[in-house]
Amino acid sequence: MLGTPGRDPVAVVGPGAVGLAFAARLAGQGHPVTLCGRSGTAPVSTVTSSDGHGTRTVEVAWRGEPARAHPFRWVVVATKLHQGDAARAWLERLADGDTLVVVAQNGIGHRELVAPHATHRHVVPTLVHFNAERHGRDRVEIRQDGPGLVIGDDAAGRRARPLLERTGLGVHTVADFTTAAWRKLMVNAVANPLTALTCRRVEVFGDPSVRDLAATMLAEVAAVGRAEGARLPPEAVDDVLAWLDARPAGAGSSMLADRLAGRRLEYDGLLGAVVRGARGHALAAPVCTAVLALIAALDARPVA
Ligand SMILES: NC(=O)C1=CN([C@@H]2O[C@H](COP(=O)(O)OP(=O)(O)OC[C@H]3O[C@@H](n4cnc5c(N)ncnc54)[C@H](OP(=O)(O)O)[C@@H]3O)[C@@H](O)[C@H]2O)C=CC1
Ligand SMILES: CC(C)(CO)C(=O)C(=O)O
Repeated sequence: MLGTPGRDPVAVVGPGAVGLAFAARLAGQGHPVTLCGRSGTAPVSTVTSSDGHGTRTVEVAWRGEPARAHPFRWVVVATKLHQGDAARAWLERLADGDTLVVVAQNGIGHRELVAPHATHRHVVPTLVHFNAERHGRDRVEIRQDGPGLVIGDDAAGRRARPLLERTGLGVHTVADFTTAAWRKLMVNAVANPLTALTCRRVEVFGDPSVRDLAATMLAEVAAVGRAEGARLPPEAVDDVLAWLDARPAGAGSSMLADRLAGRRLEYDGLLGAVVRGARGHALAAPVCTAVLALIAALDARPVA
């Protein structure tokens, strides 16, 4: 049986921007946190986080090899979607029948990612609405301008809520997680590739032609979302554009950050999922399909 989180140890798989934010906040509340990182990389023993309230450094433990890991009651998975094999290799060792797995990722396939290592009852799909930017390997800057963490109103979500509240990031429970996930996917399937392709921050959506392109893509994404059961009214397109307009100056996207850092791009689980969904429902999504081809080509190998 899962109890209340107390000061239970927590394993964080994927010590990137989001993983470090969880680690910093939970270790700051007295939870022993173990970062589970890529093998062969230097261990991280402290995490320094800054936000609107100041800067704080906490101690964490490090594991670089799944083979040496043991089960934890709480696991937070914060790898990128294309790093699913890595997450599963860790879960094979970190998860047992009692483990609750918080999957803090963009996209819509949170449960599929962790199957078969955690059953439906033990998975908490979590939408991340704060912005985290990693500086070096052990520093993270947290910008909060949204609802924080969004989870579903189910048994696993209710069990995880006390732990997630300890992060101080804000936890919102929604009855209709499918719609919440597709609303977030509308942003990520459009804003992430268009900022990465243009190498411009969200101010790019002020250009009339880019705005038209974004609006067309958003309408295509919304149509697929509706076919998948999300309740997305026609105004959802304008809502997303208005949300982008309201981003603070200089806001970018995780995909733009990855392009600038020369890392792989997280496109397959975002725009790729939309295009696959469109095909599955026999819906036309020509503009999303074209942008997907460009972003996939960009990811394949940039000119040296
Ligand atoms: N950053 C943000 O503000 C937001 C991010 N998200 C979503 O959250 C998720 C995480 O994003 P983000 O934190 O930005 O991504 P990052 O790329 O910063 O972090 C991913 C982490 O996973 C690690 N990793 C890769 N392979 C392995 C492995 N084999 N074992 C263990 N760790 C591994 C990476 O290691 P290494 O450091 O060695 O590369 C990296 O630390 C994504 O789905 C993203 O879309 C959602 C909203 C906002
Ligand atoms: C919402 C947005 C675009 C900003 O953090 C995001 O989720 C990302 O960068 O991936």
